[in-house]
Amino acid sequence: MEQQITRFVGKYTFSGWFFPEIRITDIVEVLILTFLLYHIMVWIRNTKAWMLLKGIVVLAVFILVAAIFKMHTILYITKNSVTVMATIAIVVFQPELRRALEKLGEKQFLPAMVPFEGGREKVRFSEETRESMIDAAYAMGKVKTGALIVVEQAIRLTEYESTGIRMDCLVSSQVLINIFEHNTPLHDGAIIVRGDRIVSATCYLPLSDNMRISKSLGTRHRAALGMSEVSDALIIVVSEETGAVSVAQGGLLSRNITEKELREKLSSIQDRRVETGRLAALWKGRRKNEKKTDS
Ligand SMILES: Nc1ncnc2c1ncn2[C@@H]1O[C@H](COP(=O)(O)OP(=O)(O)OP(=O)(O)O)[C@@H](O)[C@H]1O
Repeated sequence: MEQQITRFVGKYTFSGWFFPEIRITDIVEVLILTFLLYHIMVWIRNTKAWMLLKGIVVLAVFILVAAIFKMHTILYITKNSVTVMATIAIVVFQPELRRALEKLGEKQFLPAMVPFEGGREKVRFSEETRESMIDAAYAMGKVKTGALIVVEQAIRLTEYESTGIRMDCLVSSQVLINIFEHNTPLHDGAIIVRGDRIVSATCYLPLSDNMRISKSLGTRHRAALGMSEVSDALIIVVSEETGAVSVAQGGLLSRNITEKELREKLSSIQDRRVETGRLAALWKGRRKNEKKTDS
């Protein structure tokens, strides 16, 4: 009896357990994996990959049943079609994968470590430009004129610029209001603002396929959100239907914001030096203040 108790204690108490040595790199590794896993799950949730995941689960259950009942032909086919399935998934999800990689590149890891931008102007756009965009957005909102203004940041939007009509014009509220005036040649699509200048109008932006976006929102808002998903740009949307001013940034849409909130958002991207600290800000979770997409 005594021996049995000793054996039991030896088997089920700490003396029998093996604790590997935990190094600091192990903790860092766990943190990195948690971060990556979380972002992959968010990405899956917000894209068509969610459907793919559901499909994979159904398929896995089917294969499991086949394995339990030893259905050799089904198992043989499954085994031999894994590579083909993976290739098909990559082809089907090419746009999503591309966007995910673009987002990764957008994180500005290098500039955070190397001050490449030393010789460039410290301010992205002037206060006049910022105030002109604010004045124009609310003036257009008042008379329910739809507008889509893309404010470029670190990522060059050349690809989207070329879908529109090239311009080279200083930003002013009068020009902005004039561009989006109904039934004028430049009113359709988006304008791109680089620094203090409008570089292109009537641009076509990529539409977001975020499933959680409110159904009451149309393509103008979807385009703003889509653009914010593939770049670091800040996009101002004025609704033609309600006159509400919204902002899309980093895949999030803040709807019906006030003039003060818009000023804060534009001010936060005005200083180029903030870019280098953005990575740190990301970790600090500053972005949690931004409203969720379908609020
Ligand atoms: N992919 C796109 N890129 C740029 N602009 C777009 C895009 N899709 C739609 N638009 C703009 O949005 C306009 C249509 O807006 P729609 O009414 O569908 O959107 P909405 O989000 O409901 O906005 P609103 O509240 O202003 O009606 C188009 O006339 C065009 O100017």
